[in-house]
Amino acid sequence: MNALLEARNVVKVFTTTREGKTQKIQAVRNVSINIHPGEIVGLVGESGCGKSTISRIMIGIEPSTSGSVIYEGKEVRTRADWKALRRHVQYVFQDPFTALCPTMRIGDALAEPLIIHRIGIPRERVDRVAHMLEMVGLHPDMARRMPSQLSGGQRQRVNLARALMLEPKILICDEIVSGLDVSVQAQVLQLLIDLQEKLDLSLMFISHDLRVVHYLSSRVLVMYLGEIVEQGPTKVVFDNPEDAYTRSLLAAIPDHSRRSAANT
Ligand SMILES: Nc1ncnc2c1ncn2[C@@H]1O[C@H](COP(=O)(O)OP(=O)(O)OP(=O)(O)O)[C@@H](O)[C@H]1O
Repeated sequence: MNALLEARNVVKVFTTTREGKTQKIQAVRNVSINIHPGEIVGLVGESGCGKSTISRIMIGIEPSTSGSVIYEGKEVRTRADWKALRRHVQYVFQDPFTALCPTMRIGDALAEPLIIHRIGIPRERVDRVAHMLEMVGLHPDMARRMPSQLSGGQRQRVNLARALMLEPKILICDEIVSGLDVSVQAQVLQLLIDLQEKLDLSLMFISHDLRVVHYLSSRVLVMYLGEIVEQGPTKVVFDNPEDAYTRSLLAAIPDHSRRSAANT
């Protein structure tokens, strides 16, 4: 099956200057990632390994140093290409508390992508906002509230609804449950699974938490120091990790190491 979205041989070097000294940081080293229609891909690795950078490059928020991004078989190059891609590939940010504008009502925040892309008339936008709120398990009256009146879980549901307003084909979810309580995390993950099935979405789910990735993803990519060190079907990678770094990540999960020890 052809990939819907692909990063091919992507390299990213950040150049920083501190106290007059220039430093180069190799954040992403020759990374290739494919996302196929309707699949959930998990991208795992410790903080600072380059997960956010590669995903930001894949939607054009961050330029790459070299390499390419391919959407539906065509290399994304021009400004118009990136604009078209951003309609179909949406990014859900890590922090539900800062992702929403604090002075904007929820309904206006949800309608904003439709206004930017000149979709629908005001009445239709109001209806679509109500529909999307229901889709993510919130009451349509929520549209009148301000972000400060919502819990973390409700805000993350609103962020998901906002990302879905333009009917994207792919959602890139960057650590979207890490700031939430464990019970709320489970609800948001279940919502994500329901939405993925209902809307036939492809998901790239980025997390440092292997348990979450195991629960959600059919395929997993393990990233370490800017490189993909292992990838494969989630069950295969979890049951039989080949890379030493993957093994050390898995050993850090208490239940997993007990299970592995019992199997040996
Ligand atoms: N704008 C930037 N300027 C300089 N260095 C950066 C910049 N953004 C990221 N980096 C560096 O690039 C490396 C990869 O960062 P990145 O945020 O992609 O990692 P991550 O795996 O997503 O981590 P986290 O889970 O903490 O967000 C890190 O060393 C980081 O400090």
